[in-house]
Amino acid sequence: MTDKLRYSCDSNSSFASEGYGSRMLVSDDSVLDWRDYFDHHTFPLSRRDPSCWPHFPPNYREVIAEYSDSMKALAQTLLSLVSESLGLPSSRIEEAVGEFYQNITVSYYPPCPQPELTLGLQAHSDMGAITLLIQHDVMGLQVLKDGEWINVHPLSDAIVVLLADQTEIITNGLYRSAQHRAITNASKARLSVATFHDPSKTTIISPASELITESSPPRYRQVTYGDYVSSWYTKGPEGKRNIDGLLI
Ligand SMILES: O=C(O)CCC(=O)C(=O)O
Ligand SMILES: [Fe+2]
Repeated sequence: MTDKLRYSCDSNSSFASEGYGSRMLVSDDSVLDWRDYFDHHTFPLSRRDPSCWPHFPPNYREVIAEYSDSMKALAQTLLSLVSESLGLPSSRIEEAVGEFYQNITVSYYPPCPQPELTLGLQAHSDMGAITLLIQHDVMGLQVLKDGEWINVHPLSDAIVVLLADQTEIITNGLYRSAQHRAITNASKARLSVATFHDPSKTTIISPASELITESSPPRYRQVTYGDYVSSWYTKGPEGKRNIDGLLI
């Protein structure tokens, strides 16, 4: 507990801040998630301050820094493949996102005596561009497909790729952000590590002009990413309500 307080998030901040936390939303009437988390700010390097991260196990800070670098490279590769698949220059989506703001969130879901009463994490789509997630061997992640929640079974050495809302906007809906949630488990604790890649708060995101034609008009209004994040934190996740609010 002492160490959790030592590295705790700034509870006065209305945005996700670095360190330990146990709720996703700040307003008092919000539904609470059955989850504790630790958030690391890892990119740009000016935000990376390993002294804010736990000092144990002894190589923890080096492992996080190395993992952050590898996930950034993987996110770049995946976004370039998405660009190419749409006939765009490979750097197109990454350029639209701009310099990555990367956060690594380690989530811990304790066993929940009555799993039917709550969720580990409410249904949402991630706000940024792309999320890379690893989970240990307890099932909990579900994605919504054709109106049904599908279990994403943990596979050792697998990285789950979740496209997020800004990629949906940039691709004008040709790629959709994944709606997902985490359920709880009555007897076992679960761990996951999500690495988010987001635009800066001042970046303006809009559908790529190359994808707009008379027969395929823009489907989303342009948005400043910081405004998108503020609206997400004000309204709460509730599935894809935030991106649906930008639909033309
Ligand atoms: O724990 C998980 O599997 C999901 C985590 C997640 O979706 C998030 O942190 O945004
Ligand atoms: Fe998520």
